[in-house]
Amino acid sequence: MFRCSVRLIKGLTQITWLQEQPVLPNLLYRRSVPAAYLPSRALRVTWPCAEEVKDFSLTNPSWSPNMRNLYNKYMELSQQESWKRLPSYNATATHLIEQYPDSAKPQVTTRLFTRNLDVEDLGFEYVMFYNQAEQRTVCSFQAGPYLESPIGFAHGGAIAAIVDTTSGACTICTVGKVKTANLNINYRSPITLGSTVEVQCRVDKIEGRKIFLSTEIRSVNSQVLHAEATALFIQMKMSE
Ligand SMILES: CCCCCCCCCCCC(=O)SCCNC(=O)CCNC(=O)[C@H](O)C(C)(C)COP(=O)(O)OP(=O)(O)OC[C@H]1O[C@@H](n2cnc3c(N)ncnc32)[C@H](O)[C@@H]1OP(=O)(O)O
Repeated sequence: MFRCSVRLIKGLTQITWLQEQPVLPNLLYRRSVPAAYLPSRALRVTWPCAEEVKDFSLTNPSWSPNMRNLYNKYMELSQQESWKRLPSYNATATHLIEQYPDSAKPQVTTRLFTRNLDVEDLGFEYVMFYNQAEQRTVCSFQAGPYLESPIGFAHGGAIAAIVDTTSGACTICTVGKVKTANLNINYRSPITLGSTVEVQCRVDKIEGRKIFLSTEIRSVNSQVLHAEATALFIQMKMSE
């Protein structure tokens, strides 16, 4: 009961931070919910209780020392600079939970692709931090063994997913709701399964509803460039 209360309070604190961000109201305060966000009737219906609303971007025992070091580094920067850790839930709807009155809460059965495993360590382990002043996001990413493609190395699609997620989060924090229109990736050096890499993403320019970003994935000592990418996101119209 005590643990449940602590988690709930932590979760609410983080949601409160999200609500304070001037760029997020478009995402968080929508009154009507697009049908695409709601689960199919055919799916099993559950609503997470406080115990189940887990923030996946907090440290867990599967994190490598490099993963922890990056986490600690940006948590420290969060004390002094404009970096903020982004809470991460396993469903998009859970990120939007606060906007609903209790009676209208959607029943969440869908899963965010990069958070679709319940077991720690096997898939995507990551934590993202956003710097509002610089419009950039950094993601510490540990590629688990279920992301394999070449033996011992991460799948290119998994790498694309983490680029999309990091640049998507950066764009959402900057302008609100968006969709990916274009993603270009050059894979420069394979990512060993189990290793931790740093994904650095920044907004390059904004032209109307078009947001252009660039991303680099590097080893934690910055010496190895694993991938570089550019992305175009389109801001959703107010009616969407
Ligand atoms: C804290 C959070 C944690 C949670 C963090 C989690 C973050 C995850 C983020 C993941 C996001 C996704 O994966 S989204 C899923 C993958 N993406 C999709 O499924 C999108 C599918 N495509 C679409 O729905 C649509 O094509 C849109 C929305 C992209 C654009 O449609 P639209 O809104 O009608 O806009 P449209 O008029 O066509 O285009 C607007 C302008 O953009 C240009 N434009 C449009 N598409 C392109 C394109 N591919 N390449 C170049 N330019 C383009 C047009 O020429 C136009 O320029 P001009 O004439 O104005 O100059």
